[in-house]
Amino acid sequence: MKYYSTNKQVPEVSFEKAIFQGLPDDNGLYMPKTITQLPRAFFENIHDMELHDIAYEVAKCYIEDEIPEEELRKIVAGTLSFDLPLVEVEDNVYALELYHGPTCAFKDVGARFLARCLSYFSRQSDKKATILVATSGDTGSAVASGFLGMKNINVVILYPKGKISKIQEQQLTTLGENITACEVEGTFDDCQKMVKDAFLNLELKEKYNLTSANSINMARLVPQSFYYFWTYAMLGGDKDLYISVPSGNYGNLTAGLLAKKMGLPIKQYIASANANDIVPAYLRSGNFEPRRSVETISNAMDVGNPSNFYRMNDLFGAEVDNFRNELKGYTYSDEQTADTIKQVYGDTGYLLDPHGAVGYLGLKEYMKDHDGIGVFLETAHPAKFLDVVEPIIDEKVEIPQRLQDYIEREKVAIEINADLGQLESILEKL
Ligand SMILES: Cc1ncc(COP(=O)(O)O)c(C=O)c1O
Ligand SMILES: N[C@@H](CCOP(=O)(O)O)C(=O)O
Repeated sequence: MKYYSTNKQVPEVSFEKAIFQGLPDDNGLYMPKTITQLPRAFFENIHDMELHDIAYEVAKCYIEDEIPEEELRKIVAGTLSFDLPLVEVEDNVYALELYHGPTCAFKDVGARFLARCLSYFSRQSDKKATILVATSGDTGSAVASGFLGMKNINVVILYPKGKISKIQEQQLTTLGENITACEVEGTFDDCQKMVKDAFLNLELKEKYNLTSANSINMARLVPQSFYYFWTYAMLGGDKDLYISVPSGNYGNLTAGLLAKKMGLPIKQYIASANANDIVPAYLRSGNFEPRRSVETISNAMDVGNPSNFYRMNDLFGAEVDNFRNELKGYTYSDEQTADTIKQVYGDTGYLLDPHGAVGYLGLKEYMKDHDGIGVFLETAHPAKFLDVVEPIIDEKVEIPQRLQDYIEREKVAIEINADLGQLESILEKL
């Protein structure tokens, strides 16, 4: 499969090149040249298929013969070594729980798939690479866990100081080995800009052999689209299916939209946002206006300049009316998010995390006027946000052992300003 840049100023590249390059040199984002339509028989049989077989068929459309079948099946099986359960919260309202992986957030699937693909392609090489990643909380921990101890790979994580939860911070600052955490004076957008600036500095990119593990990288989006096929396999059929995606950088939603383009019969996608509502605001006004992010209780979605907007632009065509035909978008305050966590817990016993709560709200809003089956993505375990969730429900939240393990460890992070020069001096010392 060939990949083009959304800015169309650089040549098309293979899947391998696209995932090693991360960001194309013209500051666009890679997109598959053709989006393969899966045959009707696939969708007829999907309800009887195993998750690994579905995921393999989907991944093959993006990778084609660059990875042989046996190896790709191993990559998929190694990635998806935990469940993606669908839990009925209310009649016709389901949570797709994406937090059963090692770091308790949906990013585990993307990070593990990327790590395995990079490792497959570099198995014959001794060349060192540096994974540079910006995080508002969850990508960083998933990437740290997915790449920990990998030969010839250094991981450098940039996170906004004081703007992620305590457990998230422990998850990305306590592993040591080949993982370096940088606590940046600024917002997630400052961190993401530093990553992009580093990639656009060709000397720096070459010298440290930089690769991205953010959703900039196509090998993050391909596995995230498995979620949507899996949902359809379990729930799709006669009734219309709606999926609400709590969104920040819009990688997860873009993966869903790609799945729909491949033929997946999802009736409606809903972009559910916190106060950083750049895309819902675009749907309302027709103007895409990135702005400085504000802090919310769904901190991992505090993104003011969502990078995947340009991929959605390419999928829909740049007209806002095309977006409006494909996507609904809603935005919620912290107060609404907190009230929802409390109310749903009280009424059903189901504990939402703040991001899932935003997704739930968007789904319920859409379903006021639409009959069918609704799914919201539960993107992180509520225990990752103890300081937010416990006071809302006025109860202790049980912490899974794999999160508990991080709590006692010592934090090691390098404090820096949002300055490329300071980042370069860290890269130099690795
Ligand atoms: C828990 C959680 N929910 C939702 C999101 C938003 O996902 P995306 O950036 O793909 O829109 C993130 C961060 O990416 C997250 O960590
Ligand atoms: N919410 C993310 C922000 C980065 O998003 P990505 O999907 O582009 O990696 C986080 O938790 O770090």
